[in-house]
Amino acid sequence: MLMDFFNLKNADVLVVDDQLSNIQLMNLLLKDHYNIYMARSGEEALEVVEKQVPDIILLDVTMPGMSGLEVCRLLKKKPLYENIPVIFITALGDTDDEIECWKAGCVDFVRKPINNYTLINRVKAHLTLKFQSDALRRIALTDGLTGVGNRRSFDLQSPELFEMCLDNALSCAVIMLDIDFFKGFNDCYGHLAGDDCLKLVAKTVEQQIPKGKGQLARYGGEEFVMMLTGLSEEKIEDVIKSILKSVVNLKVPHEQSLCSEYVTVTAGCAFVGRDANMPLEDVIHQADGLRYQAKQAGRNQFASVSMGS
Ligand SMILES: Nc1nc2c(ncn2[C@@H]2O[C@H](COP(=O)(O)OP(=O)(O)OP(=O)(O)O)[C@@H](O)[C@H]2O)c(=O)[nH]1
Repeated sequence: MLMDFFNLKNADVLVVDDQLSNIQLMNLLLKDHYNIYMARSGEEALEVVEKQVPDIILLDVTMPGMSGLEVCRLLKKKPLYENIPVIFITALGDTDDEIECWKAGCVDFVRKPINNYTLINRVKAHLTLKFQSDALRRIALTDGLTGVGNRRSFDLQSPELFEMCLDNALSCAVIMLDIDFFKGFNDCYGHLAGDDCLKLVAKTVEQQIPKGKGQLARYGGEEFVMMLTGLSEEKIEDVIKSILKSVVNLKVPHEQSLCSEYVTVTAGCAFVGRDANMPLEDVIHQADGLRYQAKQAGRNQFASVSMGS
């Protein structure tokens, strides 16, 4: 039942072992159920993971060069990979070896020589758990109405992203925006039409964000926020201009608006240069204040400031 619900057939399983015969056996047992990727060393395993993040890794402990324990420890340190379950496939059996495996961050073991039935069922059980926790994480971080990130996702991810920018001398910007005269829109067209408008605006704004440079989140009500990273101040202004333009171009009628016949948005942007050093709260506060300035200046526009070099 759960197998069908989560469609485990699409799961990507990485099998890592220096012995070809072990890889062949695991491939034979699992290939009809999942997509199998293979690696013959720890180094090769890391290369495969970088190209195609697997849903689970079956990892030999003892290999020449980088051991399975080292591979597992490295993966668990990286946010992108820390949630990949690792099952050690091992002939080692004493208590200290087992403790080292748990400490490295594995979720389970399968002993060599491999019991076929145990391998198949352990993989199925851990894939099901992985898919369930992925689904829960997605739900917990997604805004139910618009499908973009929710406030929790921004609050959780932005400090990490901001720190990464400061550490790597990358520029970033926080942009706050909201829909103009949205109370009037609801009053005029009804709450359900308001919901549709929020969905449409969120989708349109999201489409203007350059790929891999940031994510949109609903900050609350009709307010949205995004943190864009690694873009010049000029490029960020281009993105904001295209957001304003694309929303107007939706041509959603808004009789109650005092600034346009259509739905519009207003934005505030705080740009943080590569050598800047200030708390994220200050940056968010600046972006929010600038949004109010842009509102005062007539709406359907943005105001921005540069907070560092
Ligand atoms: N339809 C709908 N309306 C919402 C939702 N969340 C918040 N709102 C409405 O958004 C409106 C926000 O109103 P205000 O904060 O006064 O802002 P505004 O009317 O856009 O005024 P300005 O921001 O000054 O242009 C309120 O009427 C809320 O009820 C939602 O999920 N769906």
